[in-house]
Amino acid sequence: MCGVIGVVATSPVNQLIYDALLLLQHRGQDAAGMATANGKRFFMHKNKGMVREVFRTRNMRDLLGNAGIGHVRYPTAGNVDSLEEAQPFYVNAPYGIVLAHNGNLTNTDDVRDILFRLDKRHINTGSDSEALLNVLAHELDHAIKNTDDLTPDVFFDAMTQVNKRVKGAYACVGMIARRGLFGFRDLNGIRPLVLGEKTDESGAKQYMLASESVALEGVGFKTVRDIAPGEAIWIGFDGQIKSRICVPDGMQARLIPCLFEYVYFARPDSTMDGTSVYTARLAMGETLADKILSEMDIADIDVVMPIPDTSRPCAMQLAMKLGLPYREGFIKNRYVGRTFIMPGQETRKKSVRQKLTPMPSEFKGKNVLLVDDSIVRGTTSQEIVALARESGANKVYFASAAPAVKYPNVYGIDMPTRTELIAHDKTPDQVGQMITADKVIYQDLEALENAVRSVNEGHLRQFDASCFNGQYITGDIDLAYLDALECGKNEAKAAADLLKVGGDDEQ
Ligand SMILES: O=P(O)(O)OC[C@H]1O[C@H](OP(=O)(O)OP(=O)(O)O)[C@H](O)[C@@H]1O
Ligand SMILES: NC(=O)CC[C@H](N)C(=O)O
Ligand SMILES: [Mg+2]
Repeated sequence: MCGVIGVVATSPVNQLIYDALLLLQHRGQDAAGMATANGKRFFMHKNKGMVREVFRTRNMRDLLGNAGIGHVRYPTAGNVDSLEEAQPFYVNAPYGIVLAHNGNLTNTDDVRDILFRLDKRHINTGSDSEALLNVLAHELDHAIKNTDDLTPDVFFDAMTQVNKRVKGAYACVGMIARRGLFGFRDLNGIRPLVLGEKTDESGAKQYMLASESVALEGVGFKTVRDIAPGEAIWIGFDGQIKSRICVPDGMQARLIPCLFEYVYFARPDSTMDGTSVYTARLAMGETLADKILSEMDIADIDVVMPIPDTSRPCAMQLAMKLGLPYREGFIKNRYVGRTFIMPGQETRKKSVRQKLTPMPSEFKGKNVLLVDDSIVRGTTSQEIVALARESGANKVYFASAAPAVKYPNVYGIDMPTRTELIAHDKTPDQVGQMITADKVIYQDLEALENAVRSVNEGHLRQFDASCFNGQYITGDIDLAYLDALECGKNEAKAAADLLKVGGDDEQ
């Protein structure tokens, strides 16, 4: 997952974007970038690393202007370790456009092919986001052919064509030189995008777009609304704000957001598509407690423990519902980031132990129920169960707020090849054996969906739950696609292994 920010303000935006990106750091730890606009020019800086490492004072000084976009990257396409694929991306025509993308296109190969053969555009990176930007540039070029200038309506016409040509997940922000800032969300609204505003001292409105509401509110903006599926929004540098749902003929826009955002990705203090992530996680704890009650005798559990960070609200509510003591058995090292989104299995494995340290007094002789939000590769759960046992636990039960992850995610989460997903061909008991737990209990998909729906009755109906049920809502993913994807990933891994000089990490 990545995080995006876009802002049109009445004073310099570099520090504002930096602060907002820090609030989105949990969505991407591999690279960060910012592009600002000042009069006639864009200024851009991007690099590998976290926000604090990428932007030094000297870089910040060069990012001039009252409008800009920002990005934190968690790669899903192209080379994970490439600086060239850090975002934003830039094209110089028409006008000059910069773009930052959260999500993943599912027809990138076709898009590239058409871009080259018909549009005569070459993409020199493996990035789906750069391909998306070039489709937009081409369609914009086409749309302005018969007009004098770029108006919001011309931009929206181009966006309708973009929505026809690209498939998959995309929540984007961008700027067109000397004209304005824009944002758009794919026809299913798989990835989030929210609009905020703030009035300056003189009464002038300033606007901000962000992946999550926490990034707006954390820098003093007020959340206005979510961008709708298929909607494109235009915030002109002249202060004009306009939007349109850009649905091509024969297609439809409907809200089907990614369920995993609520399980793991988003920060708990964000509200996405009208639904508080924190409240959704509490509700997940309630329904998971019901599942535990139906599967085991809770008299056999002495204590409930979260696996910090993400599972905390869920575990807390679960313990309350079961009337069991809630204890912090693992202390999190605050200087280690999220392990799931780190590249390389060796790094992830090592980082789990660096990140979480057991408190032996909480484990000795006890039957513990460990609660995590999800088990994906099983990296965390395997290490955690071992740590619990090393610390003297008697029995170790493991509950997951998400159902078993059995299928790859193709919409912006690097959920890997099927064979790397610990549950892809296993029953919960077999997963239990793999992670050496006495029992593993997974939430049912229906219960998870109902838990998220219960937060804002009637608002969210359907979810992208493809990693749990294998149903890909864009309708273009079949077994052959997944096989080809895995083949590509394996080849990329083999190439990266070959390039390694004495390193021990997979990329
Ligand atoms: O089965 P796995 O492949 O290990 O993936 C699942 C784990 O990874 C995530 O934690 P992470 O450390 O990324 O972040 P957190 O601190 O937000 O929980 C998630 O919360 C699970 O704990
Ligand atoms: N996780 C994401 O949103 C990734 C964005 C884009 N597909 C990339 O690889 O850079
Ligand atoms: Mg975790």
